Amino acid sequence: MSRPEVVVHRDGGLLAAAAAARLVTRMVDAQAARGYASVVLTGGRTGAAVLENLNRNGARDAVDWSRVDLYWGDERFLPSGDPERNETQARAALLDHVPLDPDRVHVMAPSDGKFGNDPEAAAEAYAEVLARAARPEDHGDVPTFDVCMLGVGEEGHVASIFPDSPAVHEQERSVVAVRNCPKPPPTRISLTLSAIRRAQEVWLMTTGEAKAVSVAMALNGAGEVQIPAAGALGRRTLWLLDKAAASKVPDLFQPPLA
Ligand SMILES: O=C1O[C@H](COP(=O)(O)O)[C@@H](O)[C@H](O)[C@H]1O
Repeated sequence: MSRPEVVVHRDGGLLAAAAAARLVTRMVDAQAARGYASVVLTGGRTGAAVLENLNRNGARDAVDWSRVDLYWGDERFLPSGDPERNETQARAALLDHVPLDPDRVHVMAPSDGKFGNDPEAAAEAYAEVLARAARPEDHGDVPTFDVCMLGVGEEGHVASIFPDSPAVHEQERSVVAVRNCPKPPPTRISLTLSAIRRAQEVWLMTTGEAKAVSVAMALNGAGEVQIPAAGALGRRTLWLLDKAAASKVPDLFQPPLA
């Protein structure tokens, strides 16, 4: 794991466009190197904007979508097709528009799915999905994701790992059910920080002044219990920010004004 890198874009629109372009390149490179790409999607506004942007970008056809494995960092435990589900939003933004192999789209179960209204069973089943997808070279029960995209909440949550919650203290499991979430809906399923750390690259993507304090704290040595985003580290960790979200980060490299 290396020191997080920070990239600041002028605004959220440019951030989404640049992250979409970055994602195409990363997937194409992974497919060239080992035949497939493995990506963890995030919910939230920035995640949706990146996927929408990718859908509009002609470069999306450089990806062989039939050889992409998709996972989710977290899911809101709601009925299938609910507009608040991260899956529903990702499908509308991109997934319904590209020729994915449905068997490689690994959704977290909805609350009206085969586990019924039992988020613990759904979380356990998702951990099994990850374990089955892991290859010997992954040395564990979670695949090595090429990219794990994450949004960042105002209080520093990533996926559905909230400050000082059971999920942030979880040490064993790769996926957990989250109850009594401070942000609605209250019941969710989430990867844990240990699963997120299996990624080659973790991209923390966020915009707006409301995120600035948490971003600055995460980059300034806060602990993951207080600011879970601080514990979201890949072999490479990238913070993709707009100017407002980066506005309280000390010592950022600022290019000289032209
Ligand atoms: O509820 C959630 O929120 C976070 C952050 O969302 P944003 O709209 O503030 O970008 C997101 O990362 C997470 O996946 C989602 O379930």
